Amino acid sequence: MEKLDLIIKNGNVVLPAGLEQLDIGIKDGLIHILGKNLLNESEKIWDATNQYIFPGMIDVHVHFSEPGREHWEGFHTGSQMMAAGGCTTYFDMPLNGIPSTVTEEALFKKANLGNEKSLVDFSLWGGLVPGNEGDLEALAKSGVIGFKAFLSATGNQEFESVDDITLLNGMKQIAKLGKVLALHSESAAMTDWLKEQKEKEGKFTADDYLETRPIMAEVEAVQRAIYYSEITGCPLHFVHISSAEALEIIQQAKARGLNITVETCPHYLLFNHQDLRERGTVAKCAPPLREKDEQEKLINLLIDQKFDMISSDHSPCPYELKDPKVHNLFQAWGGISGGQFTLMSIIELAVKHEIPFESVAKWTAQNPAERFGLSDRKGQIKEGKDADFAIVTLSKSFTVTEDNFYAKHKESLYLGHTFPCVITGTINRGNVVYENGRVMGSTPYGCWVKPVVTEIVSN
Ligand SMILES: NC(=O)N[C@H]1NC(=O)NC1=O
Ligand SMILES: [Zn+2]
Ligand SMILES: [Zn+2]
Repeated sequence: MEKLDLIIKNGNVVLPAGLEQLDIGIKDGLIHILGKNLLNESEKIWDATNQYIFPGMIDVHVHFSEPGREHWEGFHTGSQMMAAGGCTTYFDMPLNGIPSTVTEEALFKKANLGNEKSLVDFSLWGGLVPGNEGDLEALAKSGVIGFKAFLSATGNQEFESVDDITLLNGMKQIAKLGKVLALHSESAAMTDWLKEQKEKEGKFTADDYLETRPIMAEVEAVQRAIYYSEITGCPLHFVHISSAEALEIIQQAKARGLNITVETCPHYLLFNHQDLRERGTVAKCAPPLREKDEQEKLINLLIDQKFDMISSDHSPCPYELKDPKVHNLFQAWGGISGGQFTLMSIIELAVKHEIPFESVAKWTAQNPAERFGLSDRKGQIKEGKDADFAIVTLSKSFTVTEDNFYAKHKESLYLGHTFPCVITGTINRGNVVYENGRVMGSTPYGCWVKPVVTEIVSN
């Protein structure tokens, strides 16, 4: 019998078909064997009795802002935070760093930094912006996980939103390149115009902010993108969908056979507009947190399996940019800092609403891996796959404090929130990167992970 590097013993393993009490034998970074009462010799044994072993989370949506704005987050702190949250692969967005990831050169620069500094694995998005249509093919061939574009203003000048013609041209090319286009979908015309009205009136309260980004702005942008997908054949992924109505038209498009997936984020499920009213800028994001009735609708849609995946949209900034003494709610940076809490948030909802844990694993690992071309290696606990795990106990709770939140900046909407579970360990390709409250921060175990090569369709 072969000697193993690690055996995780007696855990409740979250498999696609449900929970099974199994031992997991790990060798050379891979899941070598799954079975009951493994008797192999092993360097290390991890007793996971009464704990749950989830596939390592794949978070398809974070902003680490490096290079150029690593004072906002960065690969080092960002990846430690993800490890503490049970995430073993994150996809870094092409914006908030300088330069944006809109050329092959910028992609390689970012990949090198990630390889030097990241504690867990990562993939990189490329951007679609006005003027980089000539860069898309090189980005695709060099291994971006997909492309991202904004239909409304991004909040930083280094990444322009797309006009409709850029979008159509980009979508046609991205379809040929066999990639997916992720879209931040809010109408630029509506949000810009409504914001200007409020600025003219000098109205900057939480309610005013919400009024500048109505559900209609999301619905209009989603609907338009769906029409464009139909014309161009471009696969779409709708990021951070915040309304039932937008989700409804996405469902209809999927039912017509369009190649579309959709995510939401835990902040739209755990919080609502009242948090913006009470707590101000830490709760500012776009699309905004909705009213409580919409939050409830979204939770029900999650329970009904209408979302394909859950991502954090971790979009942090230095405190000054959210300081209410310096910036009003309209000027403050929009983004929620909470990349550590996605898996725990969904487990909280699962416990509360009796959602099976295999659904949690599907939303946080399997579907992201399948959608973006990583399922040969990641996304499921299965022999031969990467040994990526989040080990979770339900017999303790976790209250977020500045001390146990590993992001670079500690202000967060999640401070003070109590989850009914604790991540007791995170394992990335067989390496223990987080164990009982301690991040193994000194070794950058993480690698840039590229999707399997998709065939490029020529015409
Ligand atoms: N640029 C950026 O990170 N924007 C993100 N923040 C947010 O709240 N929504 C976003 O799209
Ligand atoms: Zn966005
Ligand atoms: Zn984002």
